[in-house]
Amino acid sequence: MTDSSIARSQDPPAGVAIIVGEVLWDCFPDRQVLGGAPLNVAWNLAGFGLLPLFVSAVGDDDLGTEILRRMRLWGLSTDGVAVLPGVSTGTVAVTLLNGEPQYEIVRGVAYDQIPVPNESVLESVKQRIREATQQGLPSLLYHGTLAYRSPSNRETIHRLRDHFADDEATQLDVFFDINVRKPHYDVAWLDDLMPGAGLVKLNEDEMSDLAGRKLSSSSDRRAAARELLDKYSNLKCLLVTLGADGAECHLSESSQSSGVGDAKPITVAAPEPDPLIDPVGAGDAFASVVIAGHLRNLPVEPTLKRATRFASQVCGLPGATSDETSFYRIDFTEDPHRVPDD
Ligand SMILES: OC[C@H]1O[C@](O)(CO)[C@@H](O)[C@@H]1O
Repeated sequence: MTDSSIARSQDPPAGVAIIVGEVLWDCFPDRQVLGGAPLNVAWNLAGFGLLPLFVSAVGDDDLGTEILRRMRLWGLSTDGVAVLPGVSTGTVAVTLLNGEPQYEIVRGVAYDQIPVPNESVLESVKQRIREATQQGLPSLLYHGTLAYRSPSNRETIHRLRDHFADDEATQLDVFFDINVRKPHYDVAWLDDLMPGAGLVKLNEDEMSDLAGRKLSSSSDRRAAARELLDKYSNLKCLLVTLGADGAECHLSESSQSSGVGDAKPITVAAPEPDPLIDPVGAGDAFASVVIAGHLRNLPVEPTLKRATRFASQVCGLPGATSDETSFYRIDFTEDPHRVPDD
């Protein structure tokens, strides 16, 4: 890292992100890279000049110590990361099969026992959220499904959701990144986690799981999106990633500027990655830019274009993260009404 990742003064003000879940080492045949979707998102947000609270756990081993060291160097707070004695830090063996990552995810590791951070950490982030709310800036709590595999994390995630999302005095949405990593997933968890979620990111297979039927065309997806938006009263936005075909965003009636319930989804293309090293972390990259735009109240379409563009750039990294600050220089200050070119 070559310079500070603390918020740059020209950046528009932003709400607060609380990111909960796994931190681990992605072990490729030739190198180890920091990973875990929530860590990747928190890392990217810090790179964009935001100050997320990352809630996770590492072991008191060399791998855990190195994670904490790297987070501090990057300007990412470790206040929400527990160090658990006698437990191993998370690791994943990553291989590429026809260019697609295959993950062998070790079970029973430190991030399977994430405690709720202590009162003073929770109170100080709540204070920041209140201040953001007073300025009209939304905040957000992000989680996925991998960390949800352990019963104790289920409790932590629900406690954090209740603690932050049920506070009437603050504007905070839950961002649920379904991000299935089979076999560490149970479709029944969707029934636990969809109610209360405001923004949901999912791919086409995950959307079929959620809809309870195979969705094979864009009109199928559109019909399913309307059903889901009707079914879940908190749901404002379904973000569907379509791989090389880009992404689409279905908004609830109240979130659409037109206010017309049956509006078409906003669709954006994905620039072809150049170079293409591996797609590990591309979905996390997309989520990160969407979150940064949301926390800054930026309009949806240009944010989505920035998001697919950044996801393509991450495909040019080995693994999901970089420690070069220049990699994270996205101009969120460019005229928000000007849609960036594809
Ligand atoms: O979180 C599970 C896995 O998914 C990734 O985040 C990529 O999206 C990897 O870094 C990690 O091994």
